[in-house]
Amino acid sequence: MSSTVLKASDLTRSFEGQEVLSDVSFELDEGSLTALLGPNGAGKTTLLRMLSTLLTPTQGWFEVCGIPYTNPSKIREQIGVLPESNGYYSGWTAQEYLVYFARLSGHPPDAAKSLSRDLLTDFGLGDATNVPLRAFSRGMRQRLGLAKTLVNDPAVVLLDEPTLGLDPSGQVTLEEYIQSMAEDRGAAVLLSTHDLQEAEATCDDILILNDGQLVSDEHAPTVEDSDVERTLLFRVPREAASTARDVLSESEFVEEISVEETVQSSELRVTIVDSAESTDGRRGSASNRVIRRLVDADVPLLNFEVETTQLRDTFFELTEQ
Ligand SMILES: Nc1ncnc2c1ncn2[C@@H]1O[C@H](COP(=O)(O)OP(=O)(O)OP(=O)(O)O)[C@@H](O)[C@H]1O
Repeated sequence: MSSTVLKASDLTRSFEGQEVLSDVSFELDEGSLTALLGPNGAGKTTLLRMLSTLLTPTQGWFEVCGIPYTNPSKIREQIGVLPESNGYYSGWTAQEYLVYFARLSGHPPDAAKSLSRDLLTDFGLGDATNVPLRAFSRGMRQRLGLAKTLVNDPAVVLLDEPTLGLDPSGQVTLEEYIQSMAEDRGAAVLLSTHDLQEAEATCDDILILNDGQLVSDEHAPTVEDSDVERTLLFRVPREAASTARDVLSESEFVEEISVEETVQSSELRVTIVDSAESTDGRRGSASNRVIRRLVDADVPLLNFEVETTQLRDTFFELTEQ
């Protein structure tokens, strides 16, 4: 049985007398991946900054691995954080960057070097070890940012909109790395995102904040043990449409495909059936597997959208949008 590594109770935060987060209570288990959703200004970043010990609660409390929030330096030893805007020294190499943070977290020089080499390999950056960060794409930077969160082997990882601004292929790749942080390393990952498809496709649990209050800490509203039908829309260059159709028709999740030609591109409307049984109990992951097939077949994805999700309906209902 997995143990609870983060407990938050009645967390409340005010700025200049104005409450922006009210009585937020939840728990995160080891090895879990939880989405933190909410409209702009709902309080997601404020919550993450509190859990990162950058802000103190006005009321309420939280603990990480039994360490109370009143001991921030000990909590920092147990958490990894990727903020929304992560700073990078553009002249540094990826290796120098990770060694710096590994040394900061207490590793001696040789251990820091070997840890950073391992992490760069794990996050698909093994070939970029000595490349200066100014030459990194956004996707590479975000993977490096994920690697950085792990230098202290944290129990809890806090990620603020890590996939923002990535192309569809970069997004799916990053989501896979995020999933492996929970599944393979056992970290409890809290992922703030505006992308409902991402939350549904990658996360075990969903927290929805609205106006500073938690409106849902239930499991994702996709039905865990029955089939869920979704429609995915892919826009690809016209010359790639037939490859895309062939690749998709081989997927066990795909029920129906239709293709519409426009002047410059083709739009594929793909109905998939996502069954918890066929995806090892990970709800929603069928859509990511379908996208992964296209990415692996080198089909350029100009755009990708999910036309229908149950989470979308629930989100709009709960946040009264
Ligand atoms: N330092 C601060 N001083 C005053 N108000 C603040 C401060 N930080 C956040 N707020 C306010 O708190 C509320 C919640 O902001 P927060 O950034 O946590 O929301 P969010 O859910 O992360 O939004 P977004 O999705 O737009 O990033 C907003 O009304 C914001 O203006």
